[in-house]
Amino acid sequence: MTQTITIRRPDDWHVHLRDGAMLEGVTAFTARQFARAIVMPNLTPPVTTVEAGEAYRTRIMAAVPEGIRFTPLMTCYLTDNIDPEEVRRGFAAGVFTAAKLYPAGATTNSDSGVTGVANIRGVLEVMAEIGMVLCVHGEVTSAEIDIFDREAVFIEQVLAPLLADLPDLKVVFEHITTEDAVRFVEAAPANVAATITPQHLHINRNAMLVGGMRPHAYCLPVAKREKHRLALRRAATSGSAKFFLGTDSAPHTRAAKESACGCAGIFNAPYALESYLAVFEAENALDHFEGFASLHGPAFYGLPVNEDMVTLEQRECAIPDTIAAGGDVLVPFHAGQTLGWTFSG
Ligand SMILES: NC(=O)N[C@@H](CC(=O)O)C(=O)O
Ligand SMILES: [Zn+2]
Ligand SMILES: [Zn+2]
Repeated sequence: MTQTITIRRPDDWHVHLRDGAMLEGVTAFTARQFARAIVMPNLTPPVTTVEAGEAYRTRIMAAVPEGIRFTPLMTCYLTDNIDPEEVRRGFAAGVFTAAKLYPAGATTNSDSGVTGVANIRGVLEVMAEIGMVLCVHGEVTSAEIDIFDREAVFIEQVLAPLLADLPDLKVVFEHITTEDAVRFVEAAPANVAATITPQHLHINRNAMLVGGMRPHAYCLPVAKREKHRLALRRAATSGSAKFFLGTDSAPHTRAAKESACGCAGIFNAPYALESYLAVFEAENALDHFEGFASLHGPAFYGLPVNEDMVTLEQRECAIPDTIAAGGDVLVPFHAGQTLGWTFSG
């Protein structure tokens, strides 16, 4: 008998679906495994108005294959001069589920991001008042800070002071990559949580740099030392409701990745659950998989859990070298490898 695991259908609390042909090419992968997803607003131009959020949601829905139920949860990209009332209106109208803080220059399409949190104090105050979640790309951007230290320094210089100033603000510290972030979130009150990607559970920085430069292991925040990966694995599989699934699937074409200045982002949507489950199995924590994948996220966001179930079978899953999407070629996470579980729907 094949071993199976059945859990409530998961949600992805951080994903990049892009736009245009890429959106049409990648949305089905996320919609196949997840009921809902927090969709990142870092398009060009970014999603900064209720109207743009609604229009983007419509384009996403048009890219969902017939017969599949999928709900995109939209986010508003915060800029230095965002109007707090626009964010309030978008939340009240059910268009925006969360707002996103990109420190200017921190990552892909973050040029219009925030240059100092003091500039968005007004909107953050409104968000704390209405109970709207702030999603945070937690890295400082100053040239003098080493890229491997940027998350830890962000905690000290930005996140801790922000939460001291607005203790009721609901914050998701996204795609955490360090033991420092794990500790910070564990010690924080219940209004602070974190998402963890599959790649940061599987790889450390060696994967990027040993035996050649491997652009498909490059994403932001960059993978750190092994001790950080181990801390992330402990956090994700601990059963703590403060940690939940957010793939940060971030497709860039193979050409854009394999370049003299390669883009940051790992495309992990097609086998996301298989990838996470490998970690829970290796950590002997299969009983905590459903919490991480399907329960903790809705609880934090104050949303109902999904009613339907999904099953994964303990059967080899061969990950292809490439995946065609939007008229382009993408290299998925785990390309060419075999995982031990297969999503069967
Ligand atoms: N994670 C990444 O490496 N890239 C993301 C941006 C982000 O989430 O920081 C992207 O949009 O490509
Ligand atoms: Zn990010
Ligand atoms: Zn992201």
